[in-house]
Amino acid sequence: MKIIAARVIICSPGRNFVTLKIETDQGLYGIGDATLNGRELAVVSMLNDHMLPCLLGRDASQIEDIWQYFYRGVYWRRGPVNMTALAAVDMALWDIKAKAAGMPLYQLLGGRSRDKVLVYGHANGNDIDQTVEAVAKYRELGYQPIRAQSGVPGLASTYGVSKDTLFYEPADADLPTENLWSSSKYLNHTPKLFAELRRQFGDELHLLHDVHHRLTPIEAARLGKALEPYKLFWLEDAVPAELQQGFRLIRQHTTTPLAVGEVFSSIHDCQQLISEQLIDYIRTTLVHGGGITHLRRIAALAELYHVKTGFHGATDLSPVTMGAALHFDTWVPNFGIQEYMRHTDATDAIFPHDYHFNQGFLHCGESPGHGVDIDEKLAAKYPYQRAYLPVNRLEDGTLFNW
Ligand SMILES: O=C(O)[C@@H](O)[C@@H](O)[C@H](O)[C@H](O)CO
Ligand SMILES: [Mg+2]
Repeated sequence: MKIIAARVIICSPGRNFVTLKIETDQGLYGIGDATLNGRELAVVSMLNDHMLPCLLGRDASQIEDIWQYFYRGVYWRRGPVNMTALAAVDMALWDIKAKAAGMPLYQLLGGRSRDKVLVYGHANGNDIDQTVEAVAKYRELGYQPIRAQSGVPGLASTYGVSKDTLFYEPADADLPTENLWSSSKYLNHTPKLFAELRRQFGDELHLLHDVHHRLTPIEAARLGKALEPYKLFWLEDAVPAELQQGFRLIRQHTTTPLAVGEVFSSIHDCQQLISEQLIDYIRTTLVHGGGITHLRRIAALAELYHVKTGFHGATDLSPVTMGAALHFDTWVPNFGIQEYMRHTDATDAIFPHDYHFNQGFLHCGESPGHGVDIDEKLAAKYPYQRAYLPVNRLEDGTLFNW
């Protein structure tokens, strides 16, 4: 089955998405997500200028060989731009293979391991009371585990607090917005938020929290310890994770479960975190981690060390990633949880899909492939719009982690 065409489709129904469509001489086509938030056009160029010319004419069924061709063959291995472009090719090829087999993708991966995929939603507010209200609202919507973020007194804006309660979109401006940060204010405030959430909602509700890479290891250890009475499902991205052994220090001090990995692009970014059992959940998802072919390896390594998956699922992961990830989640033996932030109606219309949400769970569909398509005519009505993620400064002006 020969690849006869491959093209990149860029659209912006409120936020940018980059999508790859690969066509074969058998009339089958596959769709892959290539969205890298705030750096979209770098991936477009990687695909158009460098990868697609080498893809045309290849046998679409040789997924592994094509993956190796672009991983080893490029010489410059890894990195988010490279691995996102490779992920798009990989996802589209798995879509084609599953369509050719007449099977939903999870069947091709090894079949169903579970009936439905547990997801968590995002509740956020400017202060503790608003976050409590938002958690109550998410419970009404049927979510079971809920991530809770709140504004920090004395800081005008911070990560995870949006204007809209259903659709959180951090890439909010034509040039990066600037936020302010104080670790000491945050560290004093956050345990109060979770104390109040437990007081209001009791012990059964699963609560998650994202630190967004803002602490040092010893500060993360302090936070993990302070949050132990509130029994979090996980504490996410407590520190920037380039220094994998830095997690030893956090781990040594706290039993709060740790999740990390949404910015990782390969197994080498998490090899030590996993094999030393320094984390509990690995968050790298298909689009930024080289696709299904590579995520299978990460998940298999993680399984050996009791680490579960907890795929990233913010709005910048397009419905294509969400659809493919749900097939992966339905199969993968060491599944933990899936993040789920709703896409807007405009996005859902451009990407028709057969997955659906029901009472706290997502269900992948049964149609052949990963079940997500793109309406190219509709996509063309929403041209690319430059948008950046924010940057973050300390109160004295020092540039910090966003
Ligand atoms: O856990 C998450 O969902 C976040 O950390 C994301 O919102 C992240 O900030 C964006 O995906 C960045 O593109
Ligand atoms: Mg996160």
